[in-house]
Amino acid sequence: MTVRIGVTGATGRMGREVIDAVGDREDCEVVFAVTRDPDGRSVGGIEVEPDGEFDSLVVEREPTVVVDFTAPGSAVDYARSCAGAGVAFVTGTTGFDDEGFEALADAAEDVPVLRAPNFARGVEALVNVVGEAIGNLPGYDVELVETHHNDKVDAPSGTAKRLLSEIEASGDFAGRTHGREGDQPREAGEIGVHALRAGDVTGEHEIIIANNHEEVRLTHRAEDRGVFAAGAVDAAVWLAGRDAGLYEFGDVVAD
Ligand SMILES: NC(=O)C1=CN([C@@H]2O[C@H](COP(=O)(O)OP(=O)(O)OC[C@H]3O[C@@H](n4cnc5c(N)ncnc54)[C@H](OP(=O)(O)O)[C@@H]3O)[C@@H](O)[C@H]2O)C=CC1
Ligand SMILES: O=C(O)C1=N[C@H](C(=O)O)C[C@H](O)C1
Repeated sequence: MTVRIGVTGATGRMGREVIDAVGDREDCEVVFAVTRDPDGRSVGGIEVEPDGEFDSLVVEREPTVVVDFTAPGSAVDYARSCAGAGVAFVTGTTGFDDEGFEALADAAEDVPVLRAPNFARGVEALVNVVGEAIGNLPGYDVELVETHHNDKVDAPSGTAKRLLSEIEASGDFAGRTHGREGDQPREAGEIGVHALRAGDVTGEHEIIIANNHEEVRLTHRAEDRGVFAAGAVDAAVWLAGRDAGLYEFGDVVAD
């Protein structure tokens, strides 16, 4: 059965990639595309409609899944609407606060919701190996550096936060230090976190684990945004027809 996909943030960097990625597949189709201010634009031959029409489009076009890459506030609004309409929801949006995460969990009581800060399969692999590396190197200094394009709103990235949780769960650390300035020598057990913003960098994450004699660097570099879109569409197709609940991209990759 063809999975019917509604796309939010359709004119954004990721929304456009998602529409392209769906167009390359036979098992799904875009049934509507919305954004905050469409201004008569179309993407991949699909007319983009104002997101004020979201609720009525969900009723009229009967999507199986909505795929969202927008902003935390709008993502929560779309998730609530999907929960009310019985439509599955995939979001790659980052920058949620605790309230936002709770709202997604609430929606997941009624419909399947899949949230992932990064839909690249390589990042999923990195998340799986970083804990093991940290566990094998107790007492080593750990620094995380992420680099993104100059329009990125949130810092550190959602992926960086996911990696930091994994690192913290795998070793004994004193806390995170976000950047350094002035007289600020490294404290024992701190994790340095550095968010770089420059040009149109798609997304790079590097974990440096070092002592005075050796250094390990674990790096993921996304070459283009198509890799995120492909993962998000895989997730949407995988989520269609599942039970209500909160899912992760790792569930898709492991299946
Ligand atoms: N999970 C993953 O793999 C990835 C996640 N991301 C995340 O996805 C999100 C979007 O990134 P990106 O596509 O680069 O961003 P863009 O700024 O390029 O696009 C955002 C889109 O969302 C819309 N939008 C923004 N704010 C609102 C709002 N308040 N209400 C309704 N629509 C809104 C914009 O509409 P308009 O232009 O009409 O205002 C635009 O269409 C970010 O949180 C980013 O971190 C990004 C890449 C990969
Ligand atoms: O905003 C982006 O571009 C990206 N955001 C995600 C994040 O915050 O981790 C994923 C990816 O690195 C690109």
